[in-house]
Amino acid sequence: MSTDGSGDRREDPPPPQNNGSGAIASIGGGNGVVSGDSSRPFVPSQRLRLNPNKDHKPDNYDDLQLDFNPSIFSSLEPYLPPSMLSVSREAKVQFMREILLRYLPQGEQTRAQRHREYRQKIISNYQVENFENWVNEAKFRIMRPNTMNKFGAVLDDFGLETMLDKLMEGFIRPISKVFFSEVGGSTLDSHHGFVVEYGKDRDVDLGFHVDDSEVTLNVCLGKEFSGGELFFRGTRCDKHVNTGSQSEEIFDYSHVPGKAVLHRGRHRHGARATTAGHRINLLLWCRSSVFREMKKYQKDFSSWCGECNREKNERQRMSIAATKLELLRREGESTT
Ligand SMILES: O=C(O)CCC(=O)C(=O)O
Ligand SMILES: [Fe+2]
Repeated sequence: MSTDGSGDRREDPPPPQNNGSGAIASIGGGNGVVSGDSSRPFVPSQRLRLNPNKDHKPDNYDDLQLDFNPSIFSSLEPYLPPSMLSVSREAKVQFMREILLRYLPQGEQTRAQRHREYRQKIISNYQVENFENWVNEAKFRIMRPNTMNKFGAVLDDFGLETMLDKLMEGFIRPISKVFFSEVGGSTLDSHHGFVVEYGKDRDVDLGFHVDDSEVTLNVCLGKEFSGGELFFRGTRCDKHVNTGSQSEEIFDYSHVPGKAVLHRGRHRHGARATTAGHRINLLLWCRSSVFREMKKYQKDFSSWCGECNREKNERQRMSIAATKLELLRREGESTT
């Protein structure tokens, strides 16, 4: 894992391995917490109450472009000192932000501050309809969605973060709870949303990789194109990311405009060349902090890693074979 100056967290590709399907890369994107002016000294009076005011009905902060999740502000509000409960929403936000910022490490505060200025610059400058033209004309250096795509844009940086968060909470999490609970599908709590573009003067294909997500939504927005098929080659944990694929893990999917695929982030995949036309896809990488934390203490991922599962079955097969052999040996002994 490495961090470049932009604060975009990426996983370095693992070393190449000849596994028939090519070495796998792992692509990551950043959607860290963005914060504001953290240089202001801490004022001791900026304290929250120990016990919340249970009768207080907090404001809703969903419509604001905030550097922390809006629900954090609603949850924190009943803990405000009594004099703060009746002030304007903006004043409450400012007060709570300053408290929240104290909990960010210094490096994160600087990174977050830069990211906030970056987003502000986009919001106040973006005028032309064609995104890539605008980037060229304005000579604006934008952060690309991940290390492998040279085109495309991070939607969270363009004011869509709250909307995409709602999409994840209201739509992707309920589905993932049913289909992907073993990889944290029911506890998805953050996302990285972006578009990717392929075709003439855009990216051509996308190499074999795993996403920096627990669950990925991939929606084909259009337009007309040939090629661009996704190829899937089995789900793997970190340790087994470069192992070969079993024949039953080989699965190809052709994008259809208006249709979407939902897959585990650790499901190894890539996109074939878009040979004609222009393809645009919307990606929402959904993450679960709970799943990531728990993963640190686990070694066996046989519930979702194809190779862990194969190894576990193999161990069971060997153990049954050894038991059978032992029983036969004992039977032989007792009859002689
Ligand atoms: O081009 C596609 O449809 C796949 C994109 C993808 O896998 C990714 O951005 O993680
Ligand atoms: Fe991907």
